[in-house]
Amino acid sequence: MTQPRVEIGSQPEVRVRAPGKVNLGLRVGAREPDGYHPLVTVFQAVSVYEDVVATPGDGLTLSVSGPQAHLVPTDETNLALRAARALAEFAGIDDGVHLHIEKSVPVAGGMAGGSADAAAALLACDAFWGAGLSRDQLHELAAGLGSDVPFGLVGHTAIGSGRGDVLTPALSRGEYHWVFAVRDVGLSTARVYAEFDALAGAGSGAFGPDSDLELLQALRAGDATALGRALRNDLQPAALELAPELAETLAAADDVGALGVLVSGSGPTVAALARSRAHAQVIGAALTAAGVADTVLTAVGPVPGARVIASPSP
Ligand SMILES: C[C@](O)(CO)[C@H](O)COP(=O)(O)OP(=O)(O)OC[C@H]1O[C@@H](n2ccc(N)nc2=O)[C@H](O)[C@@H]1O
Ligand SMILES: Nc1ncnc2c1ncn2[C@@H]1O[C@H](COP(=O)(O)OP(=O)(O)OP(=O)(O)O)[C@@H](O)[C@H]1O
Repeated sequence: MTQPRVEIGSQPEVRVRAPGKVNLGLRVGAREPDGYHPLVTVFQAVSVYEDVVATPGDGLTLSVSGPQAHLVPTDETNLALRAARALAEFAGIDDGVHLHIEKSVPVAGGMAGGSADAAAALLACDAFWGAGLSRDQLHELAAGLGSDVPFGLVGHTAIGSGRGDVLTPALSRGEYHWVFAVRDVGLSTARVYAEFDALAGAGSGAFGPDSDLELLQALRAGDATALGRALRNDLQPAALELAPELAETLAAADDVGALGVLVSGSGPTVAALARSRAHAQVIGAALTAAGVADTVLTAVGPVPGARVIASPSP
């Protein structure tokens, strides 16, 4: 588990890359007394990445770059710093580290960017400090930081249950091409779940371990058309209630022949499944032209979870 530090000049640096995600299926049960909702979800990790770079520092410090860096808190509420602190406490380490986040995943977009940062920070600090935590120990720390963080470690395709943090790998064949229509204004995850509660009965009514059989079958067969038909997100009505303009984005992607289209996680990012890389470009151009997104990203999935990158970028 312990990874060597890469020496750049005299500076040791550990760079970890972690993916964003899309929930291909997201079935939400009724709110429980602890305030959380039981889920059955199928996660796919996609090629929109966060890089977290650990370098020597006094105490635990953080910087962020990327087009939406100004939206990210750099105080102790930042999930990457919370991850570093949790690992240091767990492993009894009192060394410092500076973490730099190179952000590409939309902030508060429903693609788990903050969770990817936390997963990447856990792995980066583990390698940087030579802590040597096991996968299980990292997973336990990850689950304590947020429901989506364990999937950031694992990546690929996985079924999430519990709060979304209990993961089972799922078989998936082939590569899927995505277009993500990003809005500048984020949606708070807690607010979307609260709206889900307010719209009581908005769930699929099919909550349970067998809810996504068609979806899992499509993934096993590598059948993008069947996958497009099986995409499902119980949080979508709540996200649409809070951000009605998303209906236009969904319709625009549908109009240009997306195989399937849905709100990603808690939104407001809209994910459209394309037939091919070229088709993804066509859908992206159409969404931009229709003015129904502030930024359009294209990506493929599934991709691996957080991993140390051998050669640091220049
Ligand atoms: C919408 C998803 O992205 C789908 O994967 C996740 O469920 C959200 O995961 P996350 O952002 O890591 O969420 P957390 O940081 O654990 O929780 C944020 C808030 O979302 C709500 N929450 C989250 C997960 C869950 N299973 N039920 C919930 O009700 C709770 O109000 C919680 O206070
Ligand atoms: N490292 C971080 N990156 C981004 N946001 C962070 C980070 N740490 C804390 N936050 C806070 O968390 C909020 C949600 O961030 P994030 O980008 O993870 O949302 P999300 O992608 O919608 O999450 P999810 O899909 O897991 O619900 C942000 O608005 C911000 O205030």
